[in-house]
Amino acid sequence: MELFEQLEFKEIPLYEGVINDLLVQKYSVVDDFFSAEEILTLRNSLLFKYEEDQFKKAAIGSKTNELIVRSIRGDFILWMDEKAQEDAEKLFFSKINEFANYLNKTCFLGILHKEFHYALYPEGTFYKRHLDTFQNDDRRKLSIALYLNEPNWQPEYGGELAIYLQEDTKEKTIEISPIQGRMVIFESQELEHEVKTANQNRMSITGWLKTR
Ligand SMILES: O=C(O)CCC(=O)C(=O)O
Ligand SMILES: [Fe+2]
Repeated sequence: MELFEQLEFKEIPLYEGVINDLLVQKYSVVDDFFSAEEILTLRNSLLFKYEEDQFKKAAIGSKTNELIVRSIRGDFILWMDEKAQEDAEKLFFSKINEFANYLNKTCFLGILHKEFHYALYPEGTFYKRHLDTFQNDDRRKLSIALYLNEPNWQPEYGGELAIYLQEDTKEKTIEISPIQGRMVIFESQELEHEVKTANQNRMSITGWLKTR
């Protein structure tokens, strides 16, 4: 059985590229993880659910008051349901599961769980510098953000994802523009990051691949 699986293993260059990036720099940026058509399906699903008022103000901890939350993060979120028999959820999770299985097979990452939500940052909002494990969830292994913004996202719209890298004793910041279809994957326990103020509604799917 195991031997069979090994023989049938097929290398996928896209995933190999991500793995290599993660090993070398702890983050990876890919613009073709999902096809243009799939991105449209996901974006339409987000827009539909947002217009139907299904999103809630994101929290940072159960007892934190609203004003403090708003000074840290301004996005609205809706958790995705893998079991929902909707096209968007089906296509999203089938690809993510394939990717997670590949990581488990090739890197022994031990991904057992996942959680993803749609997110919308209204104009003028941001998410201050943080580590994704701050909610005492050390099971978060990889963070993933997939951008579902309008086509032709302009530099003046802001909303960059800033990632802070430790280089020897110095800190280096890289800024990633949230252009439509782009996906960023990074090590949840390692990299502090921040969402810069968006000057236009900023839309995404964000989530985590988790261990145990
Ligand atoms: O949308 C992004 O670029 C990152 C979002 C984020 O850091 C988070 O939800 O924890
Ligand atoms: Fe984050």
